[in-house]
Amino acid sequence: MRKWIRLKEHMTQSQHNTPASPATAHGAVADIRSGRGTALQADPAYFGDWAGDSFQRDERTALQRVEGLETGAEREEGVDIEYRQVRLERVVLVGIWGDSTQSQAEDSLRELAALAETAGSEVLDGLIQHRDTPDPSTYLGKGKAHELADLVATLSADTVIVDSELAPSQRRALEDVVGVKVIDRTALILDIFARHAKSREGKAQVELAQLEYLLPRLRGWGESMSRQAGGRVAGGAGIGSRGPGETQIELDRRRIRTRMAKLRRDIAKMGPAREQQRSERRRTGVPSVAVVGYTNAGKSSLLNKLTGAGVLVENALFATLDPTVRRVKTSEGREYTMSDTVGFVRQLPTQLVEAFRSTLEEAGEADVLLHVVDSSHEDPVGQVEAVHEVLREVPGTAEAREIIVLSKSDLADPVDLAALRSRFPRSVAVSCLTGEGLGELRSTIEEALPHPTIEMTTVIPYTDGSLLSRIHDAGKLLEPVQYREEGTWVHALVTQELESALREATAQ
Ligand SMILES: Nc1nc2c(ncn2[C@@H]2O[C@H](COP(=O)(O)OP(=O)(O)OP(=O)(O)O)[C@@H](O)[C@H]2O)c(=O)[nH]1
Ligand SMILES: [Mg+2]
Repeated sequence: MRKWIRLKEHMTQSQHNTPASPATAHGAVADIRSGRGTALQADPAYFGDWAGDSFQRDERTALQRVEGLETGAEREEGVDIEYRQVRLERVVLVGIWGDSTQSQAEDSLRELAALAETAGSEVLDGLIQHRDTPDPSTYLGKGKAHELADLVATLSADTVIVDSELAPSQRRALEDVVGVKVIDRTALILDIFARHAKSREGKAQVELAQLEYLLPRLRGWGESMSRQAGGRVAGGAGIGSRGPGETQIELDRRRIRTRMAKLRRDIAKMGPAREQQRSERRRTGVPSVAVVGYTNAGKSSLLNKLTGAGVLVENALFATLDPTVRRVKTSEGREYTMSDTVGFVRQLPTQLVEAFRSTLEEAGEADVLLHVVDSSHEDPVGQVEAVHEVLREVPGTAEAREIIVLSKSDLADPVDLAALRSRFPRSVAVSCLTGEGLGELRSTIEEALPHPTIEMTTVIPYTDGSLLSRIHDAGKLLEPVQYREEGTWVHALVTQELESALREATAQ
């Protein structure tokens, strides 16, 4: 008989949270509509401030820190009644391993553990089973599902998280066997996104993705209900497998569709504002740098270091969901923008890929892609490939120049780091902690930015003073300016946009 493979590493410290999966369809709809994530996220372990202010962190964790809850001794001030509903989530992870190698499957499960921790769960154990295809009925084979049930009981776990997307019927069947709530990787990621989205657009996009995920799953709850009505005793059924009757489901479904249509309309309305900002940047010819990379690679830390922006840095996956754009100056005083983006992960739920396409489009417009790779990670090359795979889908990214940033060099093994540097020739190793490599990175970015190349001599009327500051920001003076009667005389290298603006201004 095939044996389980157990992950050797200890995978987590304990965290607290609310139930990650709704007990009924009703509850789920209410949760999503109230904008409440269904699992808590907290990062009490990280308090470093070297990467810049992390002012959002307090905000994000304000209602979530529950240290001392077990003893009741050290409850924080300001903790309100909501905490009474907080339940410690103790999870067991399971995955199956078919055509991949065992170590890939283990990595995937470790990543799932990190995701579960980010959602605030305590990971008790992780198991992978070798089988070619998932069992159509219970995902795991029947025997293994029963073994899992025993393990869950022994550990007093209250949730099983499966490392792939389950069909609604598989989820229910597995729940029936293990006797606790079962959620899949997709639901987990959606949950984290729901917690972390901050902007109105981000929230709307996540809600839309959650409803899209939920819609086909309402039927599952309904069927389970009729099964029970058909004489089965509810005894062994899991929490999530009961639900409202068919009529209620129809109502819910209609409500969800109406809500989704409204969200789509809202999102469509938000698009133009962003598009306008973007075309404004294009018009003024300010070059742009987009920071991309796998989740938790250190993107926000780097942005903070390079620009002094107070972007949330957290040892959690998907800490950043909303793009942040900052203005930076080169050593010569030319201006460019730098934007943070949402991190990537393998098997990103399709609903979310669609939802975040607009966010990624920001990366598609960039002149330079700063691709951050955690050089201390076990499989940095695999992460680079996963990011490239997603970027290939985003129009425009192929034209941008890419700089691979090997981050967290203070943690990496020097031998691994050297191997990575030779594997990725255009790469710079940096540490936000020690500051190593940041200077080199700055000059690499400056070299990669488009340079002003058009030489121009002109006199700018005093009424067009803003053009002069644009020359300072985006061009390069070749001689000191001269103040003449008709205006300011300049001899400079300028960009194409600037050249046409100057021609227009000086034509009249
Ligand atoms: N030791 C060390 N830790 C770092 C360094 N850079 C980032 N970190 C840590 O790595 C974790 C993730 O950093 P973030 O900057 O939030 O990563 P991110 O890529 O923006 O993550 P998401 O927004 O979640 O996708 C945090 O705990 C940081 O403190 C570094 O150079 N050295
Ligand atoms: Mg971030």
